[in-house]
Formats: sequence, C-alpha cells, structure tokens
Amino acid sequence: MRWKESTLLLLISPDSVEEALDCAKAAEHLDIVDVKKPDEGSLGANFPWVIRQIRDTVPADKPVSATVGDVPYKPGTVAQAALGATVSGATYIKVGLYGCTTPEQAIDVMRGVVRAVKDHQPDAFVVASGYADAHRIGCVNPLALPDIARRSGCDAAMLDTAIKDGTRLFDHVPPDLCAEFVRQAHDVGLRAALAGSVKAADLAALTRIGTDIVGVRGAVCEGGDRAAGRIQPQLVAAFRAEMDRHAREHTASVPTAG
Ligand SMILES: O=C[C@H](O)COP(=O)(O)O
Repeated sequence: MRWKESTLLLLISPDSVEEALDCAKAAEHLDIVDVKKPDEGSLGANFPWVIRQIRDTVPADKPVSATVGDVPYKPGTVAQAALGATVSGATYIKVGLYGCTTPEQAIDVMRGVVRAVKDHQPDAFVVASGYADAHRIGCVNPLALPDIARRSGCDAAMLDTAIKDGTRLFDHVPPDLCAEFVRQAHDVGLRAALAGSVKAADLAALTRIGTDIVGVRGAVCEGGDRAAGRIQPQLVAAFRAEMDRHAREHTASVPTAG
C-alpha cells in the first residue's frame, strides 16, 4: 500500500463473508478489510477459506488483513499460521502477542512471522499487536511494542484491547501515552495502529496524535454490539465522515510553514 503521510486509515473487522459484503457496500468509506473471528478472542483467527472468500468479495483495491490470533509463545506454530493467512490472500498480517510475557518472547514470535510471511510475499505488511489492557492478562507492556516491532522487522506496531468488556483503548492507555506509542513507532520508521472499542468521540485525539490506522468493529455494528450486532454500511460511512471532519479540523489548526 502507498501511504499518504498524515492520513488516518480506517480498518474494519468483519467476522464472516456476509459481513464482508456489508463492508464491500461501504468500500468507498474504508481502507482495509480485516478478517477476524471475535468469538475466538480479540484478535481471533478465522478459517483460511473465509479469508480467501472475503478477498474475493471486497474490491481488489482494498487490502485484506487477517488476524492470526491471540497467540501463545510458540514461535513455530505462529509462523506457520501467519503463512496460512498470507497464502489465503491477506496482505496485512496481524498477530496478537497474548502469550508473550517479555519483549524477547515477543521478538522471537514476530521474527518467525516476518520471515514466514515475507519469504512468501515480500511486500506483505506485518503488524505486531499488543494490548492496551496488558495489565489484565499479564502480557508485554503496550509501550514495548514499537521496539518489538522494529527489532523483529515488522511494518507496524498496534494496540487493541484484549478483554472486550466495554472499556476502551483510552481507559487503559490514555491519549498522552498513545501519543508516546505513535511517536516511538514513527521514530523508527514504523506505522502505528490503534484500536479497542474506539468510538467517534475518540477520533479527535487519535487524529491529533498522528495515528496511522484506526481499527474498528463495535462502533460500526448494529447497536454498537461487536458480538451480536452486524456491521452496518451506513455506520461505516458515518464513522468515515467523522474521521474526515477531524482531519480537516486538524489540518486547519496546524500552522503552515513560512
Ligand atoms: O482491529 C480492530 C478491532 O476489531 C476492534 O474491535 P472493536 O472496535 O470492537 O474493539
């Protein structure tokens, strides 16, 4: 993907081919379609044939991402799963480092993933994801992710929430720490992705701190319910309209040089 600097991209996570069709209806309003299986966890992995069918369902110019799971500290297993997602048609590969308790373990896992994925598809985009609520599950500190991503050769560092209980990204990692996360990622040439029950009300802060990708599901599902609700194309359009409004306001507020 070619990046326009300072543009916040919208990643939407359908859980099925049916929901991917809803994403396809809203394709002009989103940037990345992210295949996951929420009933297997925050970054639950879906079946290879679902990734393949979703790749065939969404417009060819929209990259398809796939989550490899809330993974254990098992580098070989995870590398093989990541290759499976790549072979199935995903060009963004997201790994949730759920079972890694130290940066060294996380780097071990992500090095294997990067090699498995990029040996097969050199221009694939690999995302190392930690959890904003890491303190609740005992995995690596969220602020360690940019360095983990850099040292393992990933393209982006991400945060999501592990436990979807209504608490949000900023409840666990407040905006000033998310800004630090983004800054650390950018300083080493990586992209920064943020998610975790993000709502339109969070977009001003996410835009201001220079986030590259915002990942969303619940906010664009019927009734705001990421589990029982289905993705609604009109909610995707409304979310994008809010993103665009904040982007315009942010641009207007930044003094121009000279
Ligand atoms: O990658 C993004 C996640 O699917 C976010 O889901 P959520 O907005 O329901 O927390």
